[in-house]
Amino acid sequence: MSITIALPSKGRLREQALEVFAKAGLPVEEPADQRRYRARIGGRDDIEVAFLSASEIASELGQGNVDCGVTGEDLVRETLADWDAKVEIAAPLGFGHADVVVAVPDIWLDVATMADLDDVAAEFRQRHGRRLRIATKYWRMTQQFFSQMHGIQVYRIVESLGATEGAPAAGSADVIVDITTTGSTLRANHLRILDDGVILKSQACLVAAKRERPAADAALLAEVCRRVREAVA
Ligand SMILES: Nc1ncnc2c1ncn2[C@@H]1O[C@H](COP(=O)(O)OP(=O)(O)OP(=O)(O)O)[C@@H](O)[C@H]1O
Ligand SMILES: O=P(O)(O)OC[C@H]1O[C@H](OP(=O)(O)OP(=O)(O)O)[C@H](O)[C@@H]1O
Repeated sequence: MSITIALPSKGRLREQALEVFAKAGLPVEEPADQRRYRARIGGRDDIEVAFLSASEIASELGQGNVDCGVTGEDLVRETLADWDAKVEIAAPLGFGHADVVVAVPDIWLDVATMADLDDVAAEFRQRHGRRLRIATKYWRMTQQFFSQMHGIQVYRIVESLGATEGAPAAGSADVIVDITTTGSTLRANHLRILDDGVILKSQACLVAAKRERPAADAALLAEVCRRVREAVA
């Protein structure tokens, strides 16, 4: 019996995930070379650790290729269609806080809410000869928030894989959906979050794959989840 835990391969998410696992009595024996992407938990030959990128962790969990992992809730909701049928959030970990938000140019003085943005979107084609463009890498969450929650149907998503906040000034989009932590990138790009424009308050979570597994592995996974939960309580 054995289970695989996926941890972020770089940055603060990696460091803080390792701290939580150590505190949970599951110390990861870090490889001498950080570019080695496999590790073990000290004293345990039944748990394997795989270091992956945060977004890859979400997709590997969704496919059931790893048993549990640490990644941002934003990435779970964005990467996986029907995410809660495939994975379970076993524990919010209290770090990696980031809000997924709708932000508009500061100079749109009369646009404070999603309802205002709906009005803008409805008139946009008449005024500008094209649909309102939203720059984002969160197209799934954007569609859910705009279309399903706010009934806004007339817009176009412009996929952005980086420097999303620069898109309105560059003229490639009108508004954005992106993550923010301190707000400084939004401010630097003269963007403002709508009053009801917070789509998700995300943080790093321990996420478990929902899939059939031998009883011993299920018990082991439950133990890991319990220990991590206790460590962050
Ligand atoms: N200020 C922040 N900026 C970016 N990500 C943050 C921030 N705070 C928390 N996070 C979390 O980290 C995640 C991004 O991590 P990372 O950049 O390692 O992911 P990745 O997209 O898998 O990596 P890569 O960009 O190398 O493909 C975010 O989706 C979010 O959950
Ligand atoms: O509100 P702030 O504190 O300014 O943080 C927000 C910024 O941080 C992230 O970028 P980062 O360069 O960290 O990662 P990314 O390349 O994955 O977008 C995010 O995409 C924002 O651009």
